[in-house]
Amino acid sequence: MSPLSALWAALRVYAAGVAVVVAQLLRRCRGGFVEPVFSPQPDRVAIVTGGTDGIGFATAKRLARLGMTVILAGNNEPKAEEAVARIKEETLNDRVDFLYCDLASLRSVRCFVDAFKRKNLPLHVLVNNAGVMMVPQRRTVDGFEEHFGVNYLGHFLLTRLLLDTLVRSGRAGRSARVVTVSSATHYVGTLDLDDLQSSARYSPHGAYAQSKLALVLFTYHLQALLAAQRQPVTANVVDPGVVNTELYRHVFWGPCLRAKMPMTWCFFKSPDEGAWTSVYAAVAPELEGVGGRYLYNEREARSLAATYDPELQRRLWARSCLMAGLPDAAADARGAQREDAGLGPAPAAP
Ligand SMILES: NC(=O)c1ccc[n+]([C@@H]2O[C@H](COP(=O)([O-])OP(=O)(O)OC[C@H]3O[C@@H](n4cnc5c(N)ncnc54)[C@H](O)[C@@H]3O)[C@@H](O)[C@H]2O)c1
Repeated sequence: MSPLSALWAALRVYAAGVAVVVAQLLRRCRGGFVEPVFSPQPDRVAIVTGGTDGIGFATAKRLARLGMTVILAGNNEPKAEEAVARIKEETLNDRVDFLYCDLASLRSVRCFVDAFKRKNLPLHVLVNNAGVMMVPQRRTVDGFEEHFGVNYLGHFLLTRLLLDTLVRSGRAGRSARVVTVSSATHYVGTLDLDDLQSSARYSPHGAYAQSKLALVLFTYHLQALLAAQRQPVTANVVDPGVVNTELYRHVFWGPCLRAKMPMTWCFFKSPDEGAWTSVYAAVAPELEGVGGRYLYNEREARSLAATYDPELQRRLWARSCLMAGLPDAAADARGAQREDAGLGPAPAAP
């Protein structure tokens, strides 16, 4: 990518970030963010990817506080022990565990799903939260550009492999939920289906924004498939805002955040505040049976216009199946949709 294009991609991402930061500052001036309150959900089981740090940790802790059984999925084993211990201590909930899952390796994702399924637990909430941002140009174990591979494709495979368990665990009136964490940067992302790995033109900002855009498209298509089959599972996508976490470690001004500059709290959400929309999507009673929504500050918002294009969603889904080594039957559109969703043959007509 030419330096000029890279600069343009960076400016667009920063513009999106600044718009959110200004909105957050104004909100603070008007009284701040109000913590949502939910009733206990002790019979539910959740997986939170990237649950050892930042927004994921805060999400896992909040779900554990509601009494859920929570599995932290992540690639940071040294931190995991500490994270699990902290959540247990702070929530007095002993049903919190860690399972290794490196989203940069499709094999690791498969191993994680096998290990989870060996536990014979139901699954009511899957929070696709883990992510990397603005890392230098690198490849995953399987050769995918890192933002695309970790943020998007790893979660695509994870969700697909867990769908059968989610379907079995949900029921009418009490759906299982897939919650996927995107970002306001998706508004400035572009999806190049012919170069999803950003091989021809790489910019860390552009690659991050593309991965977050892909997650929105994926959620909407997944929801359409689930709704068409009347499955008791919903899929929504959330935007946490701009949150003070280690995600910014690769950004040039990241060290300022780490130095805990005074006034940071005015501009950034705390990890707890950043987790509220994910928790809302995971448990809010008013979202029962509701899917295909872009949620921001515990409300529905519009995502980028292009994300509502079913053809773009379908094409990305088909490419993703190929890349993740999953079936994508093209012969019959309806049959293909069922197989894409990993939901097996169509049920007999009532
Ligand atoms: N912090 C923000 O301002 C912000 C804004 C918008 C969206 N988000 C999104 O929120 C999510 C959480 O980010 P955060 O701010 O808490 O960042 P963070 O860096 O604190 O946490 C990211 C988590 O992802 C995990 N992770 C990274 N690579 C992984 C891999 N290969 N396999 C498994 N896990 C991996 C990390 O171990 C960590 O637990 C991300 O998807 C991010 O894109 C964050």
